[in-house]
Amino acid sequence: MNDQAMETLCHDFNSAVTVSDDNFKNSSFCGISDEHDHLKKRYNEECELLKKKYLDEYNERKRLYNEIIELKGNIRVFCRCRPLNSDEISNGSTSVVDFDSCQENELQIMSSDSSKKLFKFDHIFRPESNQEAVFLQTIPIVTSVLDGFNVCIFAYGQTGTGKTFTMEGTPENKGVNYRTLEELFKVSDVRSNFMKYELLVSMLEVYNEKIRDLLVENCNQPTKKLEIKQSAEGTQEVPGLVEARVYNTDEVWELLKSGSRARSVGSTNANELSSRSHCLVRVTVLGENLINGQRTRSHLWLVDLAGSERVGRLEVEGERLKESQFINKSLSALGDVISALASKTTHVPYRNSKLTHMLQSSLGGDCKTLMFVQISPSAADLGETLCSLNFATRVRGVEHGPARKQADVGDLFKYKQLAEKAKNDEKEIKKLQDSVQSMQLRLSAREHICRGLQEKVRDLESQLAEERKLRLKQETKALSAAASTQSSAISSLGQSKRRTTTIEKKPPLAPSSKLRLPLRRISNFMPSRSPVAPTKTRNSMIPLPEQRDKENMSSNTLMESCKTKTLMKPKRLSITARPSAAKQVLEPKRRASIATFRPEPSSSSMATPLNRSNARMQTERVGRKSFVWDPQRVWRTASVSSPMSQMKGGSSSAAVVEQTAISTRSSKFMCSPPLSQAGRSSWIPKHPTVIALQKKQLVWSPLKMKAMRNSRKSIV
Ligand SMILES: Nc1ncnc2c1ncn2[C@@H]1O[C@H](COP(=O)(O)OP(=O)(O)OP(=O)(O)O)[C@@H](O)[C@H]1O
Repeated sequence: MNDQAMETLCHDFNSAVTVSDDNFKNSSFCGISDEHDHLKKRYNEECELLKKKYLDEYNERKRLYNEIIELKGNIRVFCRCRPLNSDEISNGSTSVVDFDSCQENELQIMSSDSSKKLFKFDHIFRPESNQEAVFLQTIPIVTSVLDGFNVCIFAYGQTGTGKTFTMEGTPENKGVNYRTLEELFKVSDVRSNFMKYELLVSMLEVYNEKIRDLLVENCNQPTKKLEIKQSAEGTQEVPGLVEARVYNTDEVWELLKSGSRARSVGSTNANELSSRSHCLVRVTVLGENLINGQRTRSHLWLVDLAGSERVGRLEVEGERLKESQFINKSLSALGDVISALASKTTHVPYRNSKLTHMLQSSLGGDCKTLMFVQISPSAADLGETLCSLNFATRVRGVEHGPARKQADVGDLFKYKQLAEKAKNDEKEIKKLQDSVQSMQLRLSAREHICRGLQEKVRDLESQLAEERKLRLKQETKALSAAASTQSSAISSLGQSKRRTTTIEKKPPLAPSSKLRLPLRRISNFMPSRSPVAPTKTRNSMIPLPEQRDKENMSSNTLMESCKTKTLMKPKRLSITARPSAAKQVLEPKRRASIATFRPEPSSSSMATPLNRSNARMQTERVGRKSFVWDPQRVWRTASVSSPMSQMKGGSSSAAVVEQTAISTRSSKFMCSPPLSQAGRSSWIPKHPTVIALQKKQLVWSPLKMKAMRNSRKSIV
């Protein structure tokens, strides 16, 4: 009785009581107190009894109801009793099983002492039950595998009780194995519109705690050793086990026949062809829902266990004894597992035997299990029968959790791996993005610095340009001043003609001379002190006649080269004026450097400010002069007449013009004239040479500094 039924019952009871009370109040006995009290008391007592009766009934029904719920668990136990065989009938054996005096799912065993034992199972198959009737009860469980559930059906019992008959059957009475696959094909055909199934069949035996593949083609060859491995998904797998894809029932029958032929059988006194091993058929069902794409991968185990007979009773020895010991050991392990599952202990000893280890995921947990307990009706097997029934009762007491559909873990595992990979990739991408961001930041910082530096460069360039402009202005000023002095110098030339002017050719510097600094641009600023110490004395600057010849020779050679290469380049003359031979010792030599410019443009194509200045100066046809500084701060006129023919012809002139070959490195100055042009030691310029007469120092150059130093030394 459920709660609702009980509530209804109580409601009826209360209403009945209420009605009784009203009747009592309206009764004719009202007013007769003694009798009234007596009746009331009796009435209350009756009510209490009734209440108690109803409550007891309610509690009993509730208990039964809960028991029925338990029976609807995931472990079912079917009991099948074989008929008495011809030997037993001939021996006059009677059946100890009473089916008539008990309910449909109850089994009563009569002991020799006339005591009765009642066993309850989910279904009881009488000896006359045929294979079809048995399988009919099995179908709901079997087809669960197509819904994605793991299913295990195993037959347990004493040897010769019909385990193999139930599972394998005979060609005329096919057993559960064949019928199961037949049913699976039928159902998969029915569901073919929305489900696609693949059926794979494996067949193996556990013989003496060794796993043997029964579907290996040549069974005569030594079979490879198979081991149970736990897969990544937590299920038990046997790597290397043959999985035969089956498409129809004919294939299945052939496969099962070949497998059972390979099975280890032996003869015992209980069974002529006794199975000496546990035979396991595994049907793997791969399902795919064509509507939602959901995939399932489930297993159906069909197990024909070896006989659970006692060793002593069978009177076996040798190999048979060893086989029986292994069989009993593994069945004992199965019993331990069942006990552990029934008592809900934390540790279930699945690994105590190969059998339990292999069936781990199909005995406990979220699978559907069906056990056939096979019994013999013979009184001679009573003890074994009771043992089997007790074991079956324990199995039935095991409480499983709800069965769970098995998704295709292979796919799930793949998806899981992909998800993990995607996660890792995401992390990697994030790392790379971070590094790119930091690099971008660094780049922008460097760009900022670069921009700052570029701005600085621009500022400096503008400063430089301004400075150049200023210098050019100063140079122009200086040159104009020099030009003004030229006129005065020319006027004083007549006077200086009276004096003997000796023009000495200044010895040309060797082109490779390192002592002479390159000419710098004329500047009003004091040049920095040259790092090269002046080694030349005044005397060295005035060469001896022999030396002079030599130097002139080298000068001439230089001129020759200049003729061909730098004919049109500016040339420079250094002119030293000596007032008189007598005063030569006392008075410093006056010297003038004269540079003339040709109108042709410089060969240098570089548009440097210096070149531009040159070009401007060439256009203006302005000469350039250098002067010797008088230590007494008296600027004496170094008179050099132009044209040079006058200088040459005027041997009486005191002025000595030193012709110096200026390094061709300086484009501002013209090199010494070509030898061929002169054809002699002295050079006569084509263009008029300007004599620089200047009292005020305007322009500084390293040459001037040197000249100044030299003049000082000569004075000293
Ligand atoms: N329900 C049944 N109806 C008719 N014959 C049966 C039935 N059960 C068993 N038998 C017969 O009993 C004999 C023994 O059966 P079976 O070999 O299946 O027993 P078993 O339990 O598998 O024994 P073992 O454990 O030694 O292998 C067979 O000849 C079989 O045909």
